[in-house]
Amino acid sequence: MAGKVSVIGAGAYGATTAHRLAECDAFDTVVLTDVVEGRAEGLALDIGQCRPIVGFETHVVGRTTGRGGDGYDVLAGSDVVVLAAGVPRTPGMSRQELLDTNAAVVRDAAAQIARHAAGAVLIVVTNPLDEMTALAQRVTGFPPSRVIGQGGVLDSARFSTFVADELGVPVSSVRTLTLGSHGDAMVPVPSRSTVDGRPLAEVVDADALDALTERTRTGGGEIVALLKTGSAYHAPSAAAAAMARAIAGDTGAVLPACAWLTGEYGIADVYLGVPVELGVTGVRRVVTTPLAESELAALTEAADTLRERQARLR
Ligand SMILES: NC(=O)c1ccc[n+]([C@@H]2O[C@H](COP(=O)([O-])OP(=O)(O)OC[C@H]3O[C@@H](n4cnc5c(N)ncnc54)[C@H](O)[C@@H]3O)[C@@H](O)[C@H]2O)c1
Repeated sequence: MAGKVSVIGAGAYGATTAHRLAECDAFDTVVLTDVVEGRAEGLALDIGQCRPIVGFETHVVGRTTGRGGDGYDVLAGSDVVVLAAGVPRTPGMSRQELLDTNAAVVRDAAAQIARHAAGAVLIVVTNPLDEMTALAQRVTGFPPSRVIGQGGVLDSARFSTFVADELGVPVSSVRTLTLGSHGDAMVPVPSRSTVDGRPLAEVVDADALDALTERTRTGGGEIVALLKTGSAYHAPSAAAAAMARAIAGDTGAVLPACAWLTGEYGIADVYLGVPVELGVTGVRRVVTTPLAESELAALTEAADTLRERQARLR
């Protein structure tokens, strides 16, 4: 695998993602950008200086970008762009405040991505995720298959971790799935979740299962409340890096992600968390998996909520 991946936003999420992508030696070049003068350049130097210690060759480039567009030419030739610019949620911040602030950032960055990296696959991570992914697709004008949000890989990882910890089994024994939104309309899917191949409902009782799914839904908030400033970035960056690698390597990995639906699950015209097969063109296809009736109903309800929220951003 070779090529170029660019990460916009050198905050906690973006810088950690760039670091992971550099260390895996899967790309020739990792670019990191930020609006704060010098931040991206400084972090790129720091990440690059890990090379002799950790043993990787990726070329790491940092660039300060201005809102007027200066510096964005560094994105040229990117195979994958990760959009991680924008503020994280803080305790007490309303959903609307987060949305208003980050929509302006995403509009600005997406216009620059369209201009300088018109052939890239775009992975959006900025919150509120589902709306920011829909907005980035509209502003770039990219085909929806080339604009994907990162939510489900992280949410499923949290679900798997909680199940493994509850049962005292290795995380490698656990397979879980979450669909819907990366947020309040998340739909954990116990019917497609297993421990050593056994359905989750057979190995935990109903109360424990409810507690596990509820903790998964609120997993991001649990960390925000503990940190007090900022939000999670270790597991989130692992998730974005896994998606970038699947895309650049054209692996066909099936991962849950925020993708555009055109009738799958009986749902259309909305960005929603579903399993997708990833390759160099972005989403090769949305993967449909059998769901329990209640899970499908919850997914349909989540789609209705998100469709309305995404339409409001027009
Ligand atoms: N999708 C997910 O699973 C998930 C998980 C965690 C965090 N997030 C989201 O990711 C985003 C970033 O989080 P973080 O922890 O890195 O925040 P952070 O505050 O540490 O970093 C944000 C960075 O964005 C930069 N920035 C702001 N406007 C910019 C612009 N126009 N162009 C380029 N850079 C710009 C800031 O200077 C800062 O360096 C937040 O919206 C957060 O909610 C998403």
